[in-house]
Amino acid sequence: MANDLPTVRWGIVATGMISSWFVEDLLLPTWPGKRANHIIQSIGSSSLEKGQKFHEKYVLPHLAQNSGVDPKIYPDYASVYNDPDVDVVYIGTPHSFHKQNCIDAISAGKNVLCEKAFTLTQADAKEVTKLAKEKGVFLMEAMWTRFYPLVKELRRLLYEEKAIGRVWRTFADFGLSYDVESLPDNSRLKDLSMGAGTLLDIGIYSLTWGVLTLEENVGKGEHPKILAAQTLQSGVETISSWILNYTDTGRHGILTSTSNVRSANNFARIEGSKGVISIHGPTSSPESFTVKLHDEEGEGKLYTFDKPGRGFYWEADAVAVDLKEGRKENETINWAETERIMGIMDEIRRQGGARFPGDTF
Ligand SMILES: NC(=O)C1=CN([C@@H]2O[C@H](COP(=O)(O)OP(=O)(O)OC[C@H]3O[C@@H](n4cnc5c(N)ncnc54)[C@H](OP(=O)(O)O)[C@@H]3O)[C@@H](O)[C@H]2O)C=CC1
Ligand SMILES: O=C1OC[C@@H](O)[C@H](O)[C@H]1O
Repeated sequence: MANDLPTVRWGIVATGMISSWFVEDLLLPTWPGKRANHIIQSIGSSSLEKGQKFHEKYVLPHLAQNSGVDPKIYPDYASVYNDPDVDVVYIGTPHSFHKQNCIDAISAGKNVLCEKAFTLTQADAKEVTKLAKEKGVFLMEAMWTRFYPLVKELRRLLYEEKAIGRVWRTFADFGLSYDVESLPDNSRLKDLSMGAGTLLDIGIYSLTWGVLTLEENVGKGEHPKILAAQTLQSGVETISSWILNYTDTGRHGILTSTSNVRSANNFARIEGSKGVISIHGPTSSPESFTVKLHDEEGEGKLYTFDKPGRGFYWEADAVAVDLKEGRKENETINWAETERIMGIMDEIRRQGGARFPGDTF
């Protein structure tokens, strides 16, 4: 690479949808605020044939963008963990496998970026972070939305400029429309042993918007009380609704997710004493928001953010910079924050009734 940016060599674990999205983004020529170079060094899959197909479709056409490196393809995940040329492992398996995949990668001494939801429960998350601490490796949950420049600007407006005055309430929704009962039994969206249900899959984004907009110092101040309800269809949770109740500031987050109804484009609304901010979807990857003050005429001011591809490169850049600077945790989503988010989702399920095999509550 003809630049001075740090370069990171990735080992990709699993060749499903999210791994393809991640790799496609990392092999884009550039993106706004690019801070690192990324090389797909190896790919691990449950079968060599699947790994080869993934390689042919997502890497081979972009070898020049991969610094000319033709990745190794392995018929298992362990070979990725043991590949000495891999700097960091990206885990793109369904939620229920994250814990074991992380444990295996960390035990082999590898740094890890693991997809959301990080694990099925807070207790599992704590086991993984404890091991990372013992082994002295970098570990981060891939909650990519937190790394969007849009989020930084939104939080600057809310808590530095105080653009809408005193923040009181956030409404945020993530709805997709699919019939869970008609999915194959082995779908990760239907199989409870894989953490099926909307909360860990997409509700986690509504929750993220709640904490990012209602907490001036995310994760470092008051922890909200939770009030939750859920709908189950054939045992799988298809609607989650919960309130984050911050008793010190009086703020409320009214947050929802569902697989029965697609969310509106204006998926989030943050209300303050002087105005309202509407964020325009999709919930996981928005490109704009509007600030509308109560005492101004018109539609308000639109803020737009350029985003080639999907926007996974920003979290990947953050990993590269942390690795270069020797950090083991990322400040945007550190281990305590991942554990806290898992704990809130435990509590929502405890109150709402959604259960996974092995739950102890
Ligand atoms: N950040 C984001 O925007 C997104 C994040 N995600 C997260 O990524 C994870 C994976 O989701 P997604 O890519 O949609 O899932 P897919 O079903 O598309 O892919 C999962 C992959 O995991 C591997 N795998 C290992 N064991 C199993 C198993 N028993 N059943 C199914 N797959 C298995 C397979 O890869 P192989 O055969 O190659 O080993 C499979 O292709 C989830 O945790 C999800 O929350 C998902 C979508 C978007
Ligand atoms: O993380 C996600 O975001 C986008 C959704 O389509 C997907 O189901 C989910 O896993």
